Amino acid sequence: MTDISPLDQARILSEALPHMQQYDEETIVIKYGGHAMGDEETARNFARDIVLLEQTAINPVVVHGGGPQIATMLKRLGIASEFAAGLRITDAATIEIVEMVLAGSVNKQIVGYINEAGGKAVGLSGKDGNMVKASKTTRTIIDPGSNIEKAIDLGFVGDPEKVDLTLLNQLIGYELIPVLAPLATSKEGQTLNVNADTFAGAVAGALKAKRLLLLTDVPGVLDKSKKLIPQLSVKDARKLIADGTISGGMIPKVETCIYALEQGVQGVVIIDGKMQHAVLLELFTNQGTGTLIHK
Ligand SMILES: Nc1ncnc2c1ncn2[C@@H]1O[C@H](COP(=O)(O)OP(=O)(O)O)[C@@H](O)[C@H]1O
Ligand SMILES: CC(=O)N[C@@H](CCC(=O)OP(=O)(O)O)C(=O)O
Repeated sequence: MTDISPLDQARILSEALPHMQQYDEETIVIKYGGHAMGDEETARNFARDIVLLEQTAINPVVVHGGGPQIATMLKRLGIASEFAAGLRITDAATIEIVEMVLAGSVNKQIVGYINEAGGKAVGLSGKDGNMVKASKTTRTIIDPGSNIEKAIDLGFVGDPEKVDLTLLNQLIGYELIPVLAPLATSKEGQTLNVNADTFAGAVAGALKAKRLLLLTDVPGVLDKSKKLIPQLSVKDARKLIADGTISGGMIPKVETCIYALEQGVQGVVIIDGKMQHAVLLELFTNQGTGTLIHK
């Protein structure tokens, strides 16, 4: 534990009061990226932070990723995997592994840590209770050879179309902590792999969450000289995507933030999930640590 005095501990708790009051009975969606799931200590601290939110009358909803964990399992099984437009090309063999890793091992590990910390987590995917319906993702890329735009087939990859809140509202109402793996069902009943940021944005938007926190492995959005941008308007974010400053996995993250703001989520931030107690620092102190995206 810490070596701060009991009086300082009491002061710290007291200083958190206005923050706790601000979020009283509000829903906060926390996206826990696969890269943010660092060592065991950080993961346990993350779980404690989530339980602390629940304890202070906040409704946390965790959406997790697991890209690196999927990659490890696919490699072990000798299945090659490629990305296009930041999304995993997901064939029939791959979707089986994606579901096994996301809804299986990763989901249950997070549930385990939260429950160990005294919470009551319920691990689900977007397939449960018909929570998230998605349509197959269509994307185009510019073919480098011919410079002609062509459609790419991503296989079993989806974009959320509809979020049914029945199950989530029940869980939240009973002070259970939903932990969601980013899988959805298509109209035809197929399982679709959804980018976890996109999934978190859809859930946060449907819940009209007060905050959406995206936990990743960098301090936030970085500028060209790799310096943290503490606040970023939607307009400037779009510029940084267009000029290539924001690339790769940061694109769906920032697009998710823009979507969530449009859906009425009041505050969206990208923070470093590897930092100890990143969630508490962001919500219960005056020291915002990452990038706040605003209208
Ligand atoms: N402007 C930028 N600022 C910060 N990170 C960026 C930027 N552009 C690209 N990135 C990349 O985006 C990555 C985060 O996305 P991703 O790897 O998908 O994370 P996660 O697994 O948490 O979803 C960073 O590690 C970094 O390599
Ligand atoms: C379609 C697609 O790309 N799905 C992602 C789902 C997991 C994810 O998004 O995990 P992170 O948040 O850790 O990146 C994948 O298969 O890797």
